Amino acid sequence: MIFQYYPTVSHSFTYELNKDLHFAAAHFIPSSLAGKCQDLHGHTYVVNVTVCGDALDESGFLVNFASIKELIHKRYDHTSLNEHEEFSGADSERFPTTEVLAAAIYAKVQAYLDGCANQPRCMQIIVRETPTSYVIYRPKMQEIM
Ligand SMILES: Nc1nc2c(c(=O)[nH]1)N=C([C@H](O)[C@H](O)COP(=O)(O)OP(=O)(O)OP(=O)(O)O)CN2
Ligand SMILES: [Zn+2]
Repeated sequence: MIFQYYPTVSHSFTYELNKDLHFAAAHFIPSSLAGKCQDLHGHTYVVNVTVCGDALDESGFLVNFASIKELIHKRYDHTSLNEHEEFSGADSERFPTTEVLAAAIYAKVQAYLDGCANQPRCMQIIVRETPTSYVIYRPKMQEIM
């Protein structure tokens, strides 16, 4: 069971929902500056997704917790991150680092929320790669409005 306290995000929405999930994946960082991380290895990634909004859907949900989990878990669990199109190519902004993974998860979650009539917004993604290392991704304020 995952039970952690996380940095909070400030906002003025009525509702805030948080979903924790985890998945196992392999990766390597294709840069000579990445040291031991250049070699293929694996992590159990732990992710926290924060979604906010002012309106609920016809189920009384801001968004179904299960839908958030499915989006991310289905795509990445027991996969090699480097083989996903969002992490391919020579551009360092596409290397499967914790930072880039957090941004990619944000993009997937917000694209899903954009299809919801009650218009929830993803406000924060936290990706923990190891017990001692995690990254927070927050969209710019103009993306949220
Ligand atoms: N800013 C980033 N730095 C590093 C990333 C990253 O994604 N963003 N990734 C790695 C490696 O992939 C590695 O798997 C994790 O590194 P690290 O936290 O250093 O792992 P350790 O278990 O060795 O750390 P301890 O301090 O011994 O707990 C490296 N850097
Ligand atoms: Zn790693």
